[in-house]
Amino acid sequence: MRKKIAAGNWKMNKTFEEGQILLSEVVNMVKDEVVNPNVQVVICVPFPYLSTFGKLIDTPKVSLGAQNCYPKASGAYTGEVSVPMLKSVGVGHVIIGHSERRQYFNESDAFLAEKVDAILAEGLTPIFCCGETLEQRNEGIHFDFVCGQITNSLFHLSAEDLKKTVIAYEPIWAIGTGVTASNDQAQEMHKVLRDHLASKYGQEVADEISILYGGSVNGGNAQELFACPDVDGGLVGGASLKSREFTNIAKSF
Ligand SMILES: O=C(CO)COP(=O)(O)O
Repeated sequence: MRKKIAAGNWKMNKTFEEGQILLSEVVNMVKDEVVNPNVQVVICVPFPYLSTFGKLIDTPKVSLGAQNCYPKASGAYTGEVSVPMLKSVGVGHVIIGHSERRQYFNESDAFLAEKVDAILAEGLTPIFCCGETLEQRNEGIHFDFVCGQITNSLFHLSAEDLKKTVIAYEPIWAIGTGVTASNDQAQEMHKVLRDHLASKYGQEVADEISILYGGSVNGGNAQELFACPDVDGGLVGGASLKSREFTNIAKSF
């Protein structure tokens, strides 16, 4: 059975001290309260906090996540952070291809394919983000566009490696806007993506891939979204900055 995942993406928020408090609260709530045992909670914090914050996590229910990586293992790449570095401080999951990185840092599908390889080579789990703009949806090219992102960045993988990859569908128009995709819109896209994976890897492999939804997920809508058959959890931005709300989301399966 594929894993259910509640992942928080703090983005560029919280000071070190604020983050320590937030993470400790989430870890304690997840340990103390009833969270479905098939749910993996992932907290993706800013790079400078990873090393220290990893030590605050004392339960396998919570995994430490990074928000980006560079695909080379080491070398003269000033300002970048490699996957072996992330692994050495206890990171388990790495977000790549977030629309903010594609938009502000011009990250291409080909570059993201390199990042996926680098993450898998170290035995970490990539959370590969994809999603369309509102214009693309209005033009009716959203399915083709998002399937294309997956083809370009993931279809070089072996079935074994694909099974270790998590996909996060994040429609750009729903990120940080308060406008969530409807349950039907989320389910429809997730099914299209799973069918796309099945067309290359077969249904059995496609059925093992966790596909998360991201875009204005909150404590009020998570349960309905996660009840959709092809929605395996959420990648949560704003609501992951509040411990009570994020834990409630993790309990919405
Ligand atoms: O981009 C997101 C998570 O990666 C979603 O952000 P919001 O939950 O703030 O809409």
